[in-house]
Amino acid sequence: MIDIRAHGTQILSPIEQGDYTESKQHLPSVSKELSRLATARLEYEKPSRSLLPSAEKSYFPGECSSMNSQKYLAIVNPHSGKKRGTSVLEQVQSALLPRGIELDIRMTERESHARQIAQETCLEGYAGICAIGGDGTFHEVVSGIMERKQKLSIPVGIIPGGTGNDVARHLGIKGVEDAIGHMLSGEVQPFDVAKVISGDQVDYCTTLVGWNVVAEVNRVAEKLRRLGPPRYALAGLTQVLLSQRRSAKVIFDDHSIEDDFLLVTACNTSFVGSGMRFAPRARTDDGMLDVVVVREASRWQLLRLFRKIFDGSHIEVDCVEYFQTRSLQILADDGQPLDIDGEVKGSTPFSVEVIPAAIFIHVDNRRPTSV
Ligand SMILES: Nc1ncnc2c1ncn2[C@@H]1O[C@H](COP(=O)(O)OP(=O)(O)OP(=O)(O)O)[C@@H](O)[C@H]1O
Repeated sequence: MIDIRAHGTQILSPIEQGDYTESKQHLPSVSKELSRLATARLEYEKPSRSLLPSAEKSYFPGECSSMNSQKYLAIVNPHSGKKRGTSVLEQVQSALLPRGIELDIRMTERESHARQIAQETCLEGYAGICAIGGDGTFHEVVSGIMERKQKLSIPVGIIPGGTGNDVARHLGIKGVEDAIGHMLSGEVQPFDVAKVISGDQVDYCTTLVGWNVVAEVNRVAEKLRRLGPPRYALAGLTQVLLSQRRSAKVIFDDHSIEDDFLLVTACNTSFVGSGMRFAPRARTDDGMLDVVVVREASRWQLLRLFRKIFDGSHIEVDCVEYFQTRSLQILADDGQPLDIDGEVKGSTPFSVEVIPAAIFIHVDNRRPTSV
């Protein structure tokens, strides 16, 4: 566990000492080192780097690994992104078909259907899964994958067809065309998933698990759904002004804090809530969750924090603590709601733990990024 603020001396670079401005200058070398480590791990785990267009082998040993096919299972949410899922599918199909890549299309018909398809479909003969939709669709696809009996042996391509598309944004996937390019490269990268246990419920998280203010923001944002992505900003602003502290014991890998908190949010991706750079140092291939904690803050501090949330510089605000941990538990009064990947579900007390490299996704790190 790395407590970036409180134990800055453990770490050598200014990133871990909480100097965000200076950390930007050091970021390239740190991310270079991290990506070297990730690549080293990847090369150890996968025998082949290139799948498309000349797939011959499985990436990984495991279930359903006959991979001579150029067929992807496409799980498409026609409802996502103000119902643009179908037109995104057409764009993907017209780019892939001429390159000999066939899509076996499954349109989702209701909530949780993507999860069911990803969990139940036999993947024999598929070269990969292609998730077309927003973060909710990706959450469902990944949850279904995690519920399969055996570890997934094929990669997942992410086509951002939703409204917020925070996972794609985090990965530097700039749009549908760019996502197709990432898939066609055949390159894959590990992607961590977090397992959330609340009572007898098990769920999976790809972006964030939030408690207190963050769950309240989502609850209010859901009511404002027809406003599109600005609903999070609007809900965030109102909750900043109305928020209440709640007492809890927050347990990290190797220490705990018992106090009253405004928010505790564990992030897998750097972006959440339709473009808020809430956990600017988060990576999806480091086996860690980035936890943003606010115990106490004046309304003025909260407003300042809120203004800075979109570029990630809110972590400079005095009241913000930033930790990295593999696991997190929140022990609080029973029944306080959680936000898991943008949905209000689960409740306190709960625990969350990272499953490093739980899946592999199509991301080509050589493509230029613009986030
Ligand atoms: N056929 C369908 N009709 C109605 N809702 C559906 C259907 N298929 C899936 N859904 C639900 O649509 C919800 C929204 O999907 P998704 O999150 O992909 O799009 P979005 O909200 O536009 O994007 P983002 O989450 O990136 O902002 C999901 O929670 C999913 O359960």
